[in-house]
Amino acid sequence: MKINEAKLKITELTEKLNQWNLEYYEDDNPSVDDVEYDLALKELKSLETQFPELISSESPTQKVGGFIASKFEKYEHSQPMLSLGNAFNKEDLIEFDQQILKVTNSDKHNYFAELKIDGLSISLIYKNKKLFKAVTRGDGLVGEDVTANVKMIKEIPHEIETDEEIVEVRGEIYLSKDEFAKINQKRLAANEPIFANPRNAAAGTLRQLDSRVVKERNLKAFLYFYMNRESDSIKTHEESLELIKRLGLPTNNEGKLCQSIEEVWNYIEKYTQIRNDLPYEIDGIVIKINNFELYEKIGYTSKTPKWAIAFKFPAEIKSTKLIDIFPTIGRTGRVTYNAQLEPVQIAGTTVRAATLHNADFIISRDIRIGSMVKIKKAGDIIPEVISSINDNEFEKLAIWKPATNCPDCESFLEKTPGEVDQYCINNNCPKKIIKSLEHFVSRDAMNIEGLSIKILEKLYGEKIINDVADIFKIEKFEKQIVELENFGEKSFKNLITAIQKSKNNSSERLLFGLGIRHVGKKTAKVLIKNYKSIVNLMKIDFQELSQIYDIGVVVAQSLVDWFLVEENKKLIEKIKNLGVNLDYKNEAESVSELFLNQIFVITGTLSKSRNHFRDLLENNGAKVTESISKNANYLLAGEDGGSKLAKAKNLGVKIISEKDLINMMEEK
Ligand SMILES: NC(=O)c1ccc[n+]([C@@H]2O[C@H](COP(=O)([O-])OP(=O)(O)OC[C@H]3O[C@@H](n4cnc5c(N)ncnc54)[C@H](O)[C@@H]3O)[C@@H](O)[C@H]2O)c1
Ligand SMILES: [Zn+2]
Repeated sequence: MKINEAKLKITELTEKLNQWNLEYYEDDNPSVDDVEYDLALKELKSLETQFPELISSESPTQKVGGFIASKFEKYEHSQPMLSLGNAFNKEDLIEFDQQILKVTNSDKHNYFAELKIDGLSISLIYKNKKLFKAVTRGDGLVGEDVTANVKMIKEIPHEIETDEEIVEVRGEIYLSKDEFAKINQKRLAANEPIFANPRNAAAGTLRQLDSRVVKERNLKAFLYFYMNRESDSIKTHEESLELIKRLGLPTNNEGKLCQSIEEVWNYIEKYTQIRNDLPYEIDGIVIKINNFELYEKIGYTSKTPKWAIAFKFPAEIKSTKLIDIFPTIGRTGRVTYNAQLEPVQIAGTTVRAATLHNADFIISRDIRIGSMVKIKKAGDIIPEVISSINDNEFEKLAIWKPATNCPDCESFLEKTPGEVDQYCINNNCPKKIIKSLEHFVSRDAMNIEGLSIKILEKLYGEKIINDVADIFKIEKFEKQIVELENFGEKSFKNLITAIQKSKNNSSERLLFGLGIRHVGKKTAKVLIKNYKSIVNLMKIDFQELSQIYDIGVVVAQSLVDWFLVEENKKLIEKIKNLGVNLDYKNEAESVSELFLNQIFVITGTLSKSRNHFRDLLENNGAKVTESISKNANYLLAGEDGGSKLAKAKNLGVKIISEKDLINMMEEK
């Protein structure tokens, strides 16, 4: 691979991983499973090994991937809370062992193998015997102070018996499988999104402000890291676990001292077999050097200790019978096919349904109703059918055919040549409308609490809400709604307050909420940051738009098309007249208009990542485009500017260095 190609790939992977980190750590709501995440991270790592000059200190390979929510007080860790390196097979473990051997020059090291609990890490600090602080990992250096919530966890003592003034112990907060299933059942019944795995559920529980909910949900804890090892003259991990136990803190009893990597492997094999019988979820095995003396000698990276590694279990695959295939319609009208399955146990949960994605997926794998199929489930994300099993019965079964009509409104389903998905293109399809309304009020869009899909269905049925704009008019229907839903005046008032508040959102939320094809949360933000208002976006030119970083022709075309439709223009007008903000506001970032309407292009290697400069420019009003044209005002050029540099010279575009940029900003 050439360096330019690698650069592109690295940018692409970095952005993908950053987005997934955000969903996982900030929202406790991942959109991909861990296997997919781990693969992307592995690919990035291997590219960075080939091209070390491309490693940025901001890379997801170099940083602990957490966030600090502003609703909590920040707390700086006494020592960083790190992540763990990963091993996916025996070879990885042997390599880990070899590395350690190289550094220690002695094969007298032994390992402590223990379960990798699928929870979130916590640091407990006791001061004068009393629980003083409980802090999440956050970004590794600074965490969130969740003391009030942790005090609700029965298993964690508020006081310990010790002579030390300060004792810090770290470990994992988790939910039992039973408790996890209960929470998700409740959420399903209340039409709330379910948690993807116990870790996200535990994190979602602990990282919220209402301590009563924490109490209700029965969180538990295992502590495994004692920070005062020197003062207590503890020499090994094994001894430290004993001590933690003596302090009255919960520890896990399944750990084992292993004399060699071979023995570690046996331990892994054993727990691969019996993990489903454990009352809590584990996602791997953690292997640690037992002797503390070796810790400093072996050392750390910025992200992980080198004296420990996490073995990750592969995704689980099981077979079962495919009872039926049925299509469902999403808000864009896209058809997703789902499998109804004979119930099967995978990774400790009962699976009855799985996704089959689209018709092409089913046809290309020749998956047939009534056949035995293989199901994959990873990280407790929606299970997926991977193939049919070609047994004796298989040939007798009918070849599957895709649906021709929408299961809800019965209109003919369409497919664009070259695309895999089928769509219901009826704009009045009730399912599409209700799903669009649900999307419009969702957390990442307008964030209006109190309008569940059930309520939306009713209000749509009663013709109170016919399109997203009508949401801003429901105040008029108070009497009808309060009766309809047994809403109670108070909930109605709360709902109206939430709706009023949403009118002041920065408009990327509205843009995302409109559900325009290919305009996701991030794209909406980029667009609004660049164009400052939905009104400006309506007037844009395809050429210019497609040049904006991260936008590209597909998004640009989709937007231009959307705004060409008379009905959509009217909808925006209607929303605007109801007092909804259409402009960009972001108080969190310092925004200036220094470069308003100036077009920048970035090339070459700069002192920080391109994203950094892009944000900087965009926050100062500039537009940043991917390739150079005569419309560009500036080319910000780092080292190795390449072809863009030559082109800029040709077109007479002003070329500036990083230093020039800083000067321009300071002169202001
Ligand atoms: N699906 C997604 O979108 C997504 C996004 C981000 C991260 N992830 C997943 O999270 C992983 C990265 O998360 P991470 O940085 O927290 O690393 P990690 O979960 O792989 O390992 C580190 C963590 O393991 C925990 N742990 C559990 N038992 C332990 C024990 N006995 N000893 C020591 N630590 C123990 C600790 O909390 C520690 O912080 C990725 O590998 C990926 O699988 C997934
Ligand atoms: Zn339809």
